[in-house]
Amino acid sequence: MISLEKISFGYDGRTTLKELDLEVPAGSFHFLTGPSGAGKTTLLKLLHLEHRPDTGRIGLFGEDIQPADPRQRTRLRRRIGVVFQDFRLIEHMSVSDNIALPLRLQGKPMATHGDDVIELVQWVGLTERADALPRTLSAGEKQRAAIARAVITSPELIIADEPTGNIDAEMGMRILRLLVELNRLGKTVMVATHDLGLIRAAKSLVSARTLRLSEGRLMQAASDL
Ligand SMILES: Nc1ncnc2c1ncn2[C@@H]1O[C@H](COP(=O)(O)OP(=O)(O)OP(=O)(O)O)[C@@H](O)[C@H]1O
Repeated sequence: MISLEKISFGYDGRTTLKELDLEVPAGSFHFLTGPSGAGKTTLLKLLHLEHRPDTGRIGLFGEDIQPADPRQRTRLRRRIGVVFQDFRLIEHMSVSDNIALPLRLQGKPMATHGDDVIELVQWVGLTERADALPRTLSAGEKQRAAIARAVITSPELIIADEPTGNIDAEMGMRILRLLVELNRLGKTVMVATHDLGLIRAAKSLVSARTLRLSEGRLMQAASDL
């Protein structure tokens, strides 16, 4: 599903990621941990094809990424559901329209007010806020809307950066169960988090691998996490 070979990347001449190698099989569940500033978000952005590596090779969905081909990038990104820390909700669209947007981009406008959207809005506890604009939402509500939007099309790969960072423990477990359920349906899931409680809770539900990013390098996290 994901294959990184000797990926290096840095901002402004500083090296953030150093010659990373990673194989993520289809249908797996991975957590990514590591100290603040270690490069977790940077790595997820590389996987979402938002950054080009300085050196190395990225394979995604069995395709070699061609940095010079924007059409390939757009096509492959449509197969990924992402939740980034800045949420990236469209400000002039309601919560439910934001959540339904990926369906529209897939050419399914009729589905945007269908049962799937209503059910997912309910699952993330936003039924009362379905018609609200993003700027009127709390950070946790924005995060839940972003999660719902990331999974509405049931994408093959789900990438989430601190998806439970702004929400309470009970809602965090709900989101975790949603990701586990999608993984059971065969989706590949990669979650960056500082929340060791979330990782421990996940391990009773799913066979997840935990990677730790530190000083630009990736390693397997201690098994007693
Ligand atoms: N756009 C940017 N321009 C310059 N430096 C950046 C940029 N984005 C991130 N960095 C730097 O790259 C390093 C890695 O940042 P990144 O956000 O990937 O870390 P992180 O592990 O996700 O951190 P956190 O856990 O705090 O979210 C940090 O030193 C950060 O300051």
